[in-house]
Amino acid sequence: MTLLVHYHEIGLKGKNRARFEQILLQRIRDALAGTGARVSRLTGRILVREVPEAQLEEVERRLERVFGIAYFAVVREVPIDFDGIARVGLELLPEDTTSFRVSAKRANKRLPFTSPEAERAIGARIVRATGLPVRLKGADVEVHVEFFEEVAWVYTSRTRRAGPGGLPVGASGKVVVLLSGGIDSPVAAWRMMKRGARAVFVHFHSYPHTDYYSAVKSKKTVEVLADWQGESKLYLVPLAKVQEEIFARCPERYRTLLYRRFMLRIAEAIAEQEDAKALVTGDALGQVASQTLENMHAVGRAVRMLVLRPLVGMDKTEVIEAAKRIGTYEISILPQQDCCSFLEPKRPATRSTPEDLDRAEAALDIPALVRLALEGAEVLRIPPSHLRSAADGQDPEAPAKLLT
Ligand SMILES: Nc1ncnc2c1ncn2[C@@H]1O[C@H](COP(=O)(O)OP(=O)(O)OP(=O)(O)O)[C@@H](O)[C@H]1O
Repeated sequence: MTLLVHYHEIGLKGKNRARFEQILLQRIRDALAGTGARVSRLTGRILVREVPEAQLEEVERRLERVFGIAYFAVVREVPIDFDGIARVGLELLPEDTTSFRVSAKRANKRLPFTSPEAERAIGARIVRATGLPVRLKGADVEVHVEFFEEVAWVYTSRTRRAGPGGLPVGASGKVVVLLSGGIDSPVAAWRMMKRGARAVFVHFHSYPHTDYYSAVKSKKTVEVLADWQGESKLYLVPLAKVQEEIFARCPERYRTLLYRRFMLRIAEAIAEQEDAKALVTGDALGQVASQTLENMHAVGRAVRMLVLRPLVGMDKTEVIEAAKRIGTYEISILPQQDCCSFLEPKRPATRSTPEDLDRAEAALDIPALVRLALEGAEVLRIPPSHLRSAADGQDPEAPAKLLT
């Protein structure tokens, strides 16, 4: 079977466009690895050929998760001949069709007819055979005909499926995402991935002060996100020592904010190693005490790198909806002991300044603590689900084993 993949070309010009197409082609090839499908580029489209029928559902499931794809459909290849095209259109029309229209596009502009002429000629043949009414606006079924060099591709609106849109992962460089195990940060990661950024994940745990389950959850979350961006890297970083020092040497009310500052600093060091250009968090304005404008600013000043907060203007209900669509919600709501709950201050500061936090952490050897955390980090490479069982040397339960 053959599928025709469409992407939005708006805003893609010159060199950018060729790069976008190349990255998208590669992302589709990676996503369809092992299905037997062959992927090639046409003018303004991507063609997926030789999809075994038994694999169609799986191929469609994977294409729905490739950023950059606007929509796709199983198509029938027909020689350029109106009678033949109309016959295929008829075969493809579902039995319960109440009205239809033909929509034609020509990639080959040398054809001896215009798109409206083709639409009328094919439409008239379908009307003659079925008696169905044509509705140019609000048709029950649209018969799409796309003319290429020697052939036409035919499909209907009923079998067209939406892709996630956006830009293919890799088109916008790399970011480091601070992944907490909560609902928000996976959604923040997904939004960055949708804009073409490859996400490298960092999770902080307080083991042995809390259990290791938050790390297991973060791994399970990355497994879901790997289906959207391909193989993903997850750093599991111990924060316990940093927290002990903050507990012993810093004022209680700033504790959570100082934990956050260290998370950003450690993530920044990882970003430098990874050649990532920004840090991403799941902060939303006003959600918890640490997420006031003042506190976000005071925490963010600990690093020089750009800190992006793609959810900052979203409501919790919108984030929950998004998490459900992405597939991370069910994992995020599993109970866990968050590292920030370790010795949480009774009355946390809601309006701190960068100077308050600088003073609060003055007694700490910051570079040494960052180094120590980095030395204790474990790095996991998490393939998408279809490659997981075949992954070399991967033990999917590795973090779970650490629990025992
Ligand atoms: N243990 C952690 N490991 C990595 N990042 C973290 C951790 N805890 C918090 N963060 C980062 O800080 C952000 C704010 O965390 P916080 O727990 O205050 O808010 P939240 O709204 O509950 O976010 P989330 O739902 O992502 O946990 C998170 O979205 C995440 O980016």
